[in-house]
Amino acid sequence: MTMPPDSSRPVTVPRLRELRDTGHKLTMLTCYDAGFARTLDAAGIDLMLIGDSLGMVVQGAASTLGVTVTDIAYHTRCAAAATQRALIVADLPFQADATPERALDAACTLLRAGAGMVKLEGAAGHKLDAIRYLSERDIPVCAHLGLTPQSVLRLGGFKVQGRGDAAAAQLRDDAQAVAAAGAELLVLEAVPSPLAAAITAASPIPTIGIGAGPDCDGQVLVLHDMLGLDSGHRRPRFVQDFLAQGGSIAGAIRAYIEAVQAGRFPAAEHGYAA
Ligand SMILES: Nc1nc2c(c(=O)[nH]1)N[C@@H](CNc1ccc(C(=O)N[C@@H](CCC(=O)O)C(=O)O)cc1)CN2
Ligand SMILES: CC(C)(CO)C(=O)C(=O)O
Repeated sequence: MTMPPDSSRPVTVPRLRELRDTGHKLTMLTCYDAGFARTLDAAGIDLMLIGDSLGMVVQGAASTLGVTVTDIAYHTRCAAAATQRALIVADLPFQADATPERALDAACTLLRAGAGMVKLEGAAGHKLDAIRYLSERDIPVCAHLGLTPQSVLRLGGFKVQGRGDAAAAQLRDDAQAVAAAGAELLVLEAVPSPLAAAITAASPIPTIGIGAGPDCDGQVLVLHDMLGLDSGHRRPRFVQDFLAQGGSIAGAIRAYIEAVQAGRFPAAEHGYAA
């Protein structure tokens, strides 16, 4: 078994750094309901993300921008009802973090729904303020850098970020800034693998990659993607269908966890070149 020896102990925020320091790769998947939460938890997933990707894979929209705090709270409550061990991370949806006060209000709603941490995208000044405001008030924060899907209108699509010296340097600085502001965890999405490796090596907090190469401290995928469902848009190169090899939904989840922990996923072909 590749699960850590204390696999029944609930995953706490301080435990994330301990797990990283012992070389354990953190495993995360998105989750939106109780049925999948029970299966993910039983398989030993470390983190469940109630991601605003639910706007795309559950609600069928073309982006995550229409998702509300009420939506995330609903799915957080559904997933939390069937979760014993995994740490639940809930997304602050588009503009719920526009001011620190709004972010605190939304975060409290999500914590009441069962989350143990909230995630917010970006490192602009007001985002750093929100991270600081929440963490000073004992609300654990996961930052999210690189391709931040809530920036899709400004970016003009879901495009790889951090290419070129200036963009790479900015991303490195942002990673330091979110940790200094109090973030406890950092998701890196769609950035060149060597850049994610460098950011991870310099990061005081664990990194979780999606399209960020094999050298992050952990990995995340959207549940629907790793079960081979058609997401209605072009399949990103970081996606692998684990259902084929896993034989069942529970088997697919176990196959994903084992592949991440053994360093077999992601492979080179799932990453982006500099
Ligand atoms: N279902 C699904 N929906 C999602 C995400 C996911 O994870 N899966 N994650 C968020 C969107 N993120 C991406 C990231 C990358 C791509 C993508 O398609 N990238 C191109 C690269 C584009 C480029 O080269 O610049 C590729 O070929 O991999 C699409 C959505 C929100 N919605
Ligand atoms: C998994 C990830 C990082 C993809 O954008 C996410 O934030 C989500 O699902 O909402």
